[in-house]
Amino acid sequence: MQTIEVATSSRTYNVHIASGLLPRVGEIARSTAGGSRAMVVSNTDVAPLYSAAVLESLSAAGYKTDIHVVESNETVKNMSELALLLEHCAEAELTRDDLVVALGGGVVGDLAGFAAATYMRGCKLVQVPTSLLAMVDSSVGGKTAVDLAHGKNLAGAFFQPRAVVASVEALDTIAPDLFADSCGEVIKYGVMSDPGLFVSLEKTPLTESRDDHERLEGVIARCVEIKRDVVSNDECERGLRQTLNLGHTIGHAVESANEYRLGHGSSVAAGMCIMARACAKRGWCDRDVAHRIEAAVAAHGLPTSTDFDADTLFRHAKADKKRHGDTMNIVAIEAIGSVSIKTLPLDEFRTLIEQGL
Ligand SMILES: NC(=O)c1ccc[n+]([C@@H]2O[C@H](COP(=O)([O-])OP(=O)(O)OC[C@H]3O[C@@H](n4cnc5c(N)ncnc54)[C@H](O)[C@@H]3O)[C@@H](O)[C@H]2O)c1
Ligand SMILES: O=C(O)C(=O)C[C@@H](O)[C@H](O)[C@H](O)COP(=O)(O)O
Ligand SMILES: [Zn+2]
Repeated sequence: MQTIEVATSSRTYNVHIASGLLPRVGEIARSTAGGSRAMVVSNTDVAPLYSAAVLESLSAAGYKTDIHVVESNETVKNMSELALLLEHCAEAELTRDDLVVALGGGVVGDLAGFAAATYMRGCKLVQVPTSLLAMVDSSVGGKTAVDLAHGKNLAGAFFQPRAVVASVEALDTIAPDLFADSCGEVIKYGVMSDPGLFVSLEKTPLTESRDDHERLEGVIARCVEIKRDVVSNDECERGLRQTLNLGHTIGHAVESANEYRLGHGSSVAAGMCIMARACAKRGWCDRDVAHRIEAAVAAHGLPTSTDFDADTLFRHAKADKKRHGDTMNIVAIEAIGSVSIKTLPLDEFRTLIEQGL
């Protein structure tokens, strides 16, 4: 088992990565979070597969358990679903000492995390990620959110979990297209800060070796280490943390323009390629860098662009949280493994999108 400590200004916790960890969720929750009641939040895909093992382990660790199951798509990340979940927590008589256990992909993690952040102004949260994206990214670092009609993740909180339990064998039941979608964020980590990781993905796409649990465990651990190094320096995204948003300003625009029918990882992959082409055109990185990113994205079966035009993407991207008044902070690509934050006036940001398409 790999255990990675994440020390942020608000909380320190461990991310456990190994196969066969689901029966240990109760014991890990008991030793890190305490409490007497646990609300497991899951979805209609994941609950039938894994909730029994998790509920059993929580009961064995002395918790009175309940489960809240949502539909399995991005549209449940909304205020009404949040309200239903909060009411269920109250109905189950959870107190501040008790815990919400997010069992699922990033959608469940973000929704359950925001519920834990707001229930009684904050109870306890344990993340049990079951998608690759959730293991490498969303379960770590404390961003929780729901979407608003105006855009992605527009209501949320920074709220760190007490523990993250990534049980790698759970990835075996993911459909091929959903596994590929998650790889968008893994490629992001390589482009952002790890040329070695990027080269390994170029050589053998993760989609071609998904049965290799040893490789998966190593890749998950490496991504978590990269995220740990960022969020331990900048928990609330004042500066450095913006780099984790590589590909996201345009990616979120692609995602919401598609009404969330295109997955988050695929949208981020397209956003990263658009940004890479724009950066190459402006001379901020070599053309070869953009070509390598496009090739790695395509090799994972992910889109390198979108059919939406610059005006449509710009309209959606204006809701980004890296906007400050009439400027937008963007994550520019300088080389494989190196990015920087640049501030652009909004009209120049629109031109940049056009250059990248
Ligand atoms: N908080 C953060 O830092 C952060 C980081 C990245 C992404 N996100 C958010 O995460 C979400 C995307 O997460 P995602 O890609 O995990 O999507 P998801 O949660 O929708 O999961 C993808 C699909 O896989 C299914 N699934 C998950 N685990 C499974 C398993 N083990 N077996 C079978 N099916 C399984 C789900 O039911 C779903 O249909 C987006 O809302 C994105 O905004 C948040
Ligand atoms: O943890 C972060 O910081 C990230 O930006 C990780 C992203 O992969 C993730 O999609 C995040 O939810 C995006 O955040 P947002 O602030 O752009 O909504
Ligand atoms: Zn993301």
